[in-house]
Amino acid sequence: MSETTSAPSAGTTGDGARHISGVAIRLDGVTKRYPGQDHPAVDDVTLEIAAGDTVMFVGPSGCGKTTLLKMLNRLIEPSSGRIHLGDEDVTDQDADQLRRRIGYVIQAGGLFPHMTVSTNIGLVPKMLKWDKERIAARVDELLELVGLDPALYRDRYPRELSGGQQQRVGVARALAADPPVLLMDEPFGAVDPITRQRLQDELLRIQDELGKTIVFVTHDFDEAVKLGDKIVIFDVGARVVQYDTPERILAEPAEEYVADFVGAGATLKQLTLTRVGDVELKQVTTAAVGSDSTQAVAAARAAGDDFVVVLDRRGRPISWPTLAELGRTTTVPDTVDERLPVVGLRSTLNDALDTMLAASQGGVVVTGRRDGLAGVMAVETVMAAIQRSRAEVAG
Ligand SMILES: Nc1ncnc2c1ncn2[C@@H]1O[C@H](COP(=O)(O)OP(=O)(O)OP(=O)(O)O)[C@@H](O)[C@H]1O
Repeated sequence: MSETTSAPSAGTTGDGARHISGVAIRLDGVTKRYPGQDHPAVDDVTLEIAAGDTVMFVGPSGCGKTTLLKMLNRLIEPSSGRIHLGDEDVTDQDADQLRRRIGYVIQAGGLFPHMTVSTNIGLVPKMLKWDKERIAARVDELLELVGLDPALYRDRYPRELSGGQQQRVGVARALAADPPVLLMDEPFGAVDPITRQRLQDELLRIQDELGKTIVFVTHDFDEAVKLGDKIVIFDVGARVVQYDTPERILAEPAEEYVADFVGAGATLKQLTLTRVGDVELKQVTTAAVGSDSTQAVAAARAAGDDFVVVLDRRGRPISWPTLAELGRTTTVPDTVDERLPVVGLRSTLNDALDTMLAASQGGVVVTGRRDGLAGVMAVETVMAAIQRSRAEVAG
């Protein structure tokens, strides 16, 4: 049997101990042979994933990533080998039971079109025979968690949602019964780049809060670098070529194969490692919806700001009017600026630049916990930070 492949656990990032609700996953010599195939699709894979880690599966098409993922929740039966969740061997556990402990998110959300958002999200709790009130409360809590207003969305049908919103509901549904493990199979593959970036940011935020164990299949190496505590690079037969942190894979590809896969731009990809939260943000004047406009304008003038960030009743930024625009109102309006460029603290500098370009704006609003305002960042700050990291990479 092959040696156990594992990597040191993610530990904590920055501000102290992280809450972890996930459990470890251990694969022991797991193999899948499809009938009629000469070679196993997954050949004797031994792998350990630490509790609370987000581990990204990447590798060429057909190398067995999806097969391996689906063996974890037994949508595909392994031909041999053992699978453990925490201390428990679940290889022979009833597949339905198992799936209640493992959330599953696929491309385009995989929602049932004839069911409302709340029915979709409540499916597993209903199977678990929760009472109606508990399910309704859980649905609302999850919609909040994934950034959708329950009052607006709970009774809609999937066709009445954008691709990004469907994907959010897909994540909410997977989290419904609070499973310790989340499997994600190219969940953001079908949405446009800016929506994809927002969904990635949301996932990072949710994961900071929940600390699940997440296994995530992607074709996008930048996505793997951004989201992963670890990345597994597979070759044919799901052979583990390298299993390490994004930083180490970029800095020291284990084999020429990995270097090729990561691409010639590896040094530049280091830039995707720099997060918005690593850069000093500018603090600006804020005004609550419904407060006095004249006062807000005066405060901004005194601080030398030429715009004000308007916060809704929960402290979330919704617009950033100039002083001239605000001066034309008496109370601070509650109009949501749909084009407001927003990124999270865990977004990469590349994301921030993309968001500015997409909105044709010279800056972005940055949000932190529960979408509250963390500051703003000007395009000059991003460019300066990119130049600094470029100089560091060049040595
Ligand atoms: N149901 C099946 N029956 C027979 N062969 C299969 C079946 N599903 C997958 N395979 C084969 O198993 C191998 C691994 O497929 P798998 O879908 O796991 O790879 P993958 O790495 O996820 O690919 P992709 O990135 O293209 O989704 C491939 O050679 C594929 O053709």
